[in-house]
Amino acid sequence: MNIDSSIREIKGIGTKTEELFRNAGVYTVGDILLYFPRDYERYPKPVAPAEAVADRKNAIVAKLRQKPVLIPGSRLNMVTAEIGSDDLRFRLSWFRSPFVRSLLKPGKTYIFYGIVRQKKQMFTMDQPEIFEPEKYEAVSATLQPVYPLSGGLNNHLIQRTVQTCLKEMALTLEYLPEELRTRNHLCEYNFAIENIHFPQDEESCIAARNRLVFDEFLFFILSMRFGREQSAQFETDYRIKDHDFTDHILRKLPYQLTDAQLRAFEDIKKDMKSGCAMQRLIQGDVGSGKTIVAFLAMFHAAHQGYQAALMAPTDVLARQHYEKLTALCREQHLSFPVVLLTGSLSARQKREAFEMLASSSGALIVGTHALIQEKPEYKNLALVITDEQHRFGVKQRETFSKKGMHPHILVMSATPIPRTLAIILYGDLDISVIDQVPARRLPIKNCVVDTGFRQKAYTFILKEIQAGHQAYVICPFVEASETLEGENVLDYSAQLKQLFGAQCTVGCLHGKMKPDEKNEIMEAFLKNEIQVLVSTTVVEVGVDVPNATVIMIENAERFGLAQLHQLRGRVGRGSAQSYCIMIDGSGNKKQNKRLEILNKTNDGFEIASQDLKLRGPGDFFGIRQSGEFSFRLADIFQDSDLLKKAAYEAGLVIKEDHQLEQECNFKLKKRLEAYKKDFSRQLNL
Ligand SMILES: Nc1ncnc2c1ncn2[C@@H]1O[C@H](COP(=O)(O)OP(=O)(O)OP(=O)(O)O)[C@@H](O)[C@H]1O
Repeated sequence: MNIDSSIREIKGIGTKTEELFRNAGVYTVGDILLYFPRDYERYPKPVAPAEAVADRKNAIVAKLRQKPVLIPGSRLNMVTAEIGSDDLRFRLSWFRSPFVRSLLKPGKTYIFYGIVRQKKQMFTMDQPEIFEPEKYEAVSATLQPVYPLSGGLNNHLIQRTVQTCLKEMALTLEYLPEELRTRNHLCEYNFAIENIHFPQDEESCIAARNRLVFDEFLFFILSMRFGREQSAQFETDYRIKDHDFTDHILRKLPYQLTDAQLRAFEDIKKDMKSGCAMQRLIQGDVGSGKTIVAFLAMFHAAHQGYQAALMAPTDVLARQHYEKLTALCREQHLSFPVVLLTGSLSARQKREAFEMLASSSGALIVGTHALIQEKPEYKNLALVITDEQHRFGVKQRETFSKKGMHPHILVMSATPIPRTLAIILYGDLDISVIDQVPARRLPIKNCVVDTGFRQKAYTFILKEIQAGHQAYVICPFVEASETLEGENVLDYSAQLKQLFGAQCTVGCLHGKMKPDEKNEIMEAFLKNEIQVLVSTTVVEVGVDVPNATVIMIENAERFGLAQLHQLRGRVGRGSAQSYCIMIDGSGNKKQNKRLEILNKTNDGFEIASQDLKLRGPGDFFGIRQSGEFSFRLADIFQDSDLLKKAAYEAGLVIKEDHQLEQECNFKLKKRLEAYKKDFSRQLNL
């Protein structure tokens, strides 16, 4: 077995489990080794059934009363067992795990670990982990990995699989040159992989994480620098002369652009007339007004007969941009063709879109990565704008270069990063910063409260709705989970519907819905046909409904502060006073302190740096600040020192061995290629 072997070769993995892993993007042994825990936990001291606390994870030590039974006819092959006493009954259930029947012996004492729920007179635990007391003692002495779970995978299964791989594979995976590794005080790769999954102690865990974070940064920077070499400073035929067409648009807008917006637009115009392909990043905090700058750039190109495309990370956002552009053209009597291309269009709609792209001069094009993934032919595509997600931009530039096209490229980002880091991470782009928010915006009023405040919050939301406004309610999960504590969109929206009755319409939105359904809900929210939208973080990036004035975030403690800042940025986008209610479901003082940071400032950069100061050395993983770069482990804020080191080393490697051809860099080169491939796969490219 080696890292390229299929996971089917791992002992104990059959077709069904293989399918579960595949759904989570795990195909090979290498993939499973890189399927890192999202956190660690220490198992708590076991308690007797009478001391269990409902709605929390408990380790309960108890004698099994009878032999477990398989519930006949249950679709999920449910096995149940009982512990406790006649006065205090606990029912334990396992799904799809018939083997539990032969595992558990009546009369024997076990420790069951999982979330306890109370249903009337009965306590229940779904899918608890089972331990014999001696085993539990050993396990609770060490840090246990907690893996990200998706569809059907459970923590125990992942742990077992990783353990098998580590045991059966002789790991000889080191690829960093020895000198580089020791110079940066990095542990060996094998040690890192073993200890990131099963740390010997906290120190080893930190050493392992540091090594892997360094590698992530190194590969990111190396692949970007090689990328730049391929696309460096292309001359372009799309030389867009100065003209004043956009001034007419600006005059008819209902607001004036801020100086920062105007400066960014000037930078863009200068680049587009230079004769070299623009490669520029517009960085601006949430709600700073990046979209209109992007639209102006599109009009600037389209007026000269060139096509301009805006590529959004999600279908919902693409549609939102499309609607806005269409409305702007209608209001200002502009006759540019506006084309939408997303994966969710019907075959006929796609065909029509392709025809337009191939034939329409001056078209304004909006889409998702269908714009590069499928086969559209463009007619003089002079400008490509990517909304968020920088890495998307790197790959996309390569795709266009391969087709022999060198359009101007504009990338937009709301991640507030200091300039030194921005230069490393966006090393291949020039940067314009929109560092002002539109005037006449009232600062958002915030509060951090516990779940006891909910009723008041609902009354407040209804009052806002009666005043004609709308509200978001954010929950961390889509549906109820056997293992995760926190609110979920499906149950929550059903409860709110019941509670609010005819007073308003409640809608729900989450990532598991089909694109069409999502679009329908978003459109209804935009038209104020839905007043309360209960949603997961799918609304986090870029959704713009200025009439929404309240955002209530359940289990706010589960989100990174930067993510909360993005979520909060969904309100306060119009002239009305807006409110952000963060419900802290943790009952933990430290969390509360973290959330208080958001109370004090609306400045994204300040928030990120304050969050860091609050983290203690035991916070191995913290909560990721930004998903924009989609690193597995690394966090650009928390790990900025490692980022700088990796940038320095990447610079040296490239300077000394441009093509990575020296023997000491062979393994590194091979690994870099695998990284790039893996990356393309993640992005579906
Ligand atoms: N100069 C301005 N004055 C007043 N309102 C503005 C101005 N510029 C943009 N807006 C409005 O502010 C809202 C937010 O703008 P926009 O959606 O462009 O923000 P953004 O920077 O893209 O934010 P996000 O990062 O959250 O997507 C929009 O409703 C937009 O119409």
